[in-house]
Amino acid sequence: MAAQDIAPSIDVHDLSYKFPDGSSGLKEVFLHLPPGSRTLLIGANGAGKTTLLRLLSGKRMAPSNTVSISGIDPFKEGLEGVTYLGLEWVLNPIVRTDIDVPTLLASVGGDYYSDRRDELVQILDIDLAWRMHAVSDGERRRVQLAMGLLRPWTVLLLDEITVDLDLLSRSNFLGFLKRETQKRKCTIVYATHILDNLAQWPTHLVHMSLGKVKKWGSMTEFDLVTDTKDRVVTGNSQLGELVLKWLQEDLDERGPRNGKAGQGKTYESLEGKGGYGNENSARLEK
Ligand SMILES: Nc1ncnc2c1ncn2[C@@H]1O[C@H](COP(=O)(O)OP(=O)(O)OP(=O)(O)O)[C@@H](O)[C@H]1O
Repeated sequence: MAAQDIAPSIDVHDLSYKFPDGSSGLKEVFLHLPPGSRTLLIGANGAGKTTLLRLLSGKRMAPSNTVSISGIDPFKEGLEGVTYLGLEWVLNPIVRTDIDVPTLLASVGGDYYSDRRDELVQILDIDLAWRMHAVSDGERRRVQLAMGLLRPWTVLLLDEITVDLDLLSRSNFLGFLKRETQKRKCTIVYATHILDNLAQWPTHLVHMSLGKVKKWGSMTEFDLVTDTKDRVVTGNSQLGELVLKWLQEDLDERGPRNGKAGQGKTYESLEGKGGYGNENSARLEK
């Protein structure tokens, strides 16, 4: 079967990663996300979600033979169709200049993919008369999402960038993504802290903590049962309760960040090392 006949699968095999400063980013991660899946990446702040998404996208180099998307290493081969939308993309200054929406959309292929452009403009409720220096944060984000999703990607790696969207816009946006996986050959991994009204969206969950994948599997494996039409029979509260339980367990396992038992610094340990309670703070008080 030709590669384009099936959606990409995402495989991670024994992936450990250290940052350039030597600190540990990921430890022994294994994952298999099947073709056409919609995965929610769940974990506390600092759990390693962005680090994993950047490695999957090829933006950071993973060790050989640890990451493959449909059998291809995204860093080595610069895979066509892998779209990573994260914070640095959001911060691109062009979307704050005095520029109009049609010009921006045309700059990313809007005229070529005119059907997708028109659908995204409608779903994200974008006013083509907006000028980007004079829109709200949420309006700007909607235009950015239209830009990022315009080309028909096959793998979408989404690092929570929907925080500025109102509830209805976010719901329409997630509905659009779900339909994409149902009508095209594509696969999504979405890191988010916002679980409102999301129980019907994912096919898989990945739970990360301290750079490790603690659990992963299909919604059914987490007892969040789906019916034959791919809908989760259990409600939003079950997903929210499961994630709250995970985060509390993670916090209990890690211990207090700045306490004696924790791994972090205490105010006492910072004293006399250019930290707190020394001449620097006295200077600030003047
Ligand atoms: N360039 C870097 N060098 C060293 N450590 C880093 C670097 N980038 C991130 N880290 C550390 O790696 C850990 C994981 O960060 P990461 O951004 O992947 O977390 P996250 O799960 O995406 O968190 P959040 O939910 O806050 O976005 C954090 O403890 C962070 O401090």
